[in-house]
Amino acid sequence: MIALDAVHVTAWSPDPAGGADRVVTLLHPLSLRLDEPRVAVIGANGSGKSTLARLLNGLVLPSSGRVTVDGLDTARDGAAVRRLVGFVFTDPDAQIVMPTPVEDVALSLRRTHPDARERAQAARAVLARFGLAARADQPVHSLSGGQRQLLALAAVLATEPRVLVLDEPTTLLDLAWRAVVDDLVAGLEQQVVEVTHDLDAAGHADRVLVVDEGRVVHDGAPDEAVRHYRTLMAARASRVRDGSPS
Ligand SMILES: Nc1ncnc2c1ncn2[C@@H]1O[C@H](COP(=O)(O)OP(=O)(O)OP(=O)(O)O)[C@@H](O)[C@H]1O
Repeated sequence: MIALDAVHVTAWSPDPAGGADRVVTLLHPLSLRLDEPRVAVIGANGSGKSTLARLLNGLVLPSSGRVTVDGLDTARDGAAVRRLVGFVFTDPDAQIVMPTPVEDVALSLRRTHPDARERAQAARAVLARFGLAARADQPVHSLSGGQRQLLALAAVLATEPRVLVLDEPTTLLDLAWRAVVDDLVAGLEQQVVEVTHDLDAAGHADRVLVVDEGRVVHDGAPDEAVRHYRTLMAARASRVRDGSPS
């Protein structure tokens, strides 16, 4: 169970007018329990979705309040939380650190497989499960964007996290790769929290959070949440067209 209790996230930001840095709110105080198998988070650019996602594995820590996953506090038990909660970024290049797929997955397995030979074997087995066996020893930069996102997912799932948080995992992919990644995620046994601009993908979730200007403004079943989001975005588009502040 993921629990956010009175979580407030602020950051220091430069004053556009050139004055002293000021404190800005990224997420207004928020309490949530997330225990559905599939939770989607949708919202405008800059609304706070990534901040919310990053709170769940301690990449962002609350300025006040508490985030816990299965009772572990992201601020106090950071390493244990990161073992429990895998995180996949939009851009796989932000995540892949080794020159070849087999080395990258092996890096994820260093804690569970201390022996280097066994680790490499286990990494190859993971890559085979993700259809990347033939690419195991090729330079990562020779893989397509879709293959790199699959590799990023494989490296995270190799550690068998209990929860997977995905921050727009298909935004950079073509429709075919989107379908591959969506199907793969749909088949996972893990609890999945996915930030997405893909309203079809959000439509398959058990619960959808709509984030706007640092607040969860709607929380419910997909159809109603998507309708709420479309109304919000239509109003914002009109304001942009009229030249008023969005
Ligand atoms: N560390 C930080 N310091 C200052 N401002 C930040 C920081 N992190 C995020 N922000 C700002 O907070 C707001 C919310 O950012 P966030 O990345 O959570 O939005 P998002 O909904 O994920 O956006 P997108 O869909 O564009 O990825 C944005 O205006 C962003 O510029």
